Amino acid sequence: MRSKIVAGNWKMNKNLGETKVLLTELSAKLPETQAEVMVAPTAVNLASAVTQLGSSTIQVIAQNMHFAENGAYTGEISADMLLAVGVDTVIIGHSERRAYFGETDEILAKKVAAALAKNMRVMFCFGEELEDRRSVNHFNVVESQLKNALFTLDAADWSKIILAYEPVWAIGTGETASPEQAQEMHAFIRKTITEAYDEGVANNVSILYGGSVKPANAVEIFSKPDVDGGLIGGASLVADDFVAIIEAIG
Ligand SMILES: O=C[C@H](O)COP(=O)(O)O
Repeated sequence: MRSKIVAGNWKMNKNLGETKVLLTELSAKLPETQAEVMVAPTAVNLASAVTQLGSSTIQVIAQNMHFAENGAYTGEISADMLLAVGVDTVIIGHSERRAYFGETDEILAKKVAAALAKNMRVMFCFGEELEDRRSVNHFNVVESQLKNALFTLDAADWSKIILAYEPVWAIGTGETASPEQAQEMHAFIRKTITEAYDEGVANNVSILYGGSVKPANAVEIFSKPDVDGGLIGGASLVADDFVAIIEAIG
């Protein structure tokens, strides 16, 4: 049975003090929910967030990691370093990493393999750009992103994978995919995984939607049968908004 998940990706926002304030607010207001709740502060604040949250049900996850075990990779962070501060889930493949840091499908496949080798959970992000949606079959783009980074995994590895479909044109733009567009793509993703593996793998993987999810649209998006939650950017930086989105999933 797949989990419902609401995750906040704080991106390069919130310094140490601001992180503490937001976590305090979130902890105080956290509603009862069936969903796993996750937050991804910036890397320098991960250790402090884990310590602050203690035994809270809010999970702290990382925004990125390198594929190498260790070595001369200035500025990078390894899986072991994340695990050492109590972080065992990592976002890989966010469109901002692809666009601004040159992360290709090949690099992402290596990152996914490195995280799984350490028994970490991976929240794998993918999604088409606006030109893809306008000019070519955007379903093919999404299929090839999945295939190139994930379809060499063993079926058993999929218990550690969370998918986050994020149409790039909807990220931070205020423009969101309609609930019907999200459902159509999520159903396509599940069908593609069924064809590559089987129904068991496809039905057990959580597929989150990301891209301008707000309190005002969350209920409708989350009501779709193949949408298992959301990866939230801007709205996760405001405690009341993030809490309202968690409430929307029930
Ligand atoms: O990781 C989160 C996504 O990029 C969505 O960001 P957004 O909610 O600000 O559009």
